[in-house]
Amino acid sequence: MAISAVSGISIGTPAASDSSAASAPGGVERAAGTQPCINVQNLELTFFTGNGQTTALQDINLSIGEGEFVALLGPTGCGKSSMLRVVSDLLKPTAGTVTIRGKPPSVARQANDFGFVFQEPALLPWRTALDNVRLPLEVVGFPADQRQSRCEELLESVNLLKFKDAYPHELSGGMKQRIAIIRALSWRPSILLMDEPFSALDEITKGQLQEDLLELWESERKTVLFVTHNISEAVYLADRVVVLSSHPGRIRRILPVELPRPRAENIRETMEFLRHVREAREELTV
Ligand SMILES: Nc1ncnc2c1ncn2[C@@H]1O[C@H](COP(=O)(O)OP(=O)(O)OP(=O)(O)O)[C@@H](O)[C@H]1O
Repeated sequence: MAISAVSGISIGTPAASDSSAASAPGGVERAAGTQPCINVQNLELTFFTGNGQTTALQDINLSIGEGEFVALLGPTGCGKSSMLRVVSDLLKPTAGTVTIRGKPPSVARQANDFGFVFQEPALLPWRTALDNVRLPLEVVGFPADQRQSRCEELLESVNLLKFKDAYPHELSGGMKQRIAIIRALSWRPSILLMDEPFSALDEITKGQLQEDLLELWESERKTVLFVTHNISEAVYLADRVVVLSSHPGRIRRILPVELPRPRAENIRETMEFLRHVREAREELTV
């Protein structure tokens, strides 16, 4: 299904907190010292179809701090994508509430607060790399005299400025996904929603893009909700990993990732990293 990340244009295809950072099974948590940005309370989502009904999400309670990087980790069909769609106002919950800075998600969507990145970069083939990044700026009415410099700054940040005039068919899969990421950041939305953005890439490219993403996040400090089924990716990127179980999707555990930032590739070889991976894996395989 094509969805609109910016009103009127399709640029992607998807598809009460305490202040503790301690891990707990299924609790409402957010990182200490941060303002709440996304708040999910008692969320339930049921799909009603001709063949019956499927409860995709149940008893979801989660508070995500401003500028926090949270990974949603779980097996296929556990409701990760559905959760992104509820948060971004593309689906209405069957029960419970979702608020963005205290207001309904529709308010944030209308204010273009959400940037989306999906598994497929979905670039427009007739537009150059730069013009693909520029597209949402045109749609949201970003100041015309700043569009070129904003696009060039973003292309430079992922080492693609020299490819600004290339068309998508002239770019590799990793390059296209980099363009999709900076396109989602171009108009400076405050929340970035990412649905398995690297799952179609080879291991080396995936690692490079994860590093790029962390660098961009360090400099732009968006609130990020990142869907993945890759444990190592979740631990490497996130401040907290929300482990979901399936049928229906429930929060099994919220794991704080106590690894220093900025993180670099070699952190994956540390005992601490491996310990986090093991803990997350144990939750997934219970
Ligand atoms: N539009 C829909 N109509 C009916 N059922 C749906 C719809 N969308 C999702 N579902 C069901 O809801 C459940 C959760 O789906 P969802 O796509 O959110 O899971 P996911 O964790 O993102 O899966 P994956 O990792 O495979 O992408 C699944 O059982 C799915 O079949």
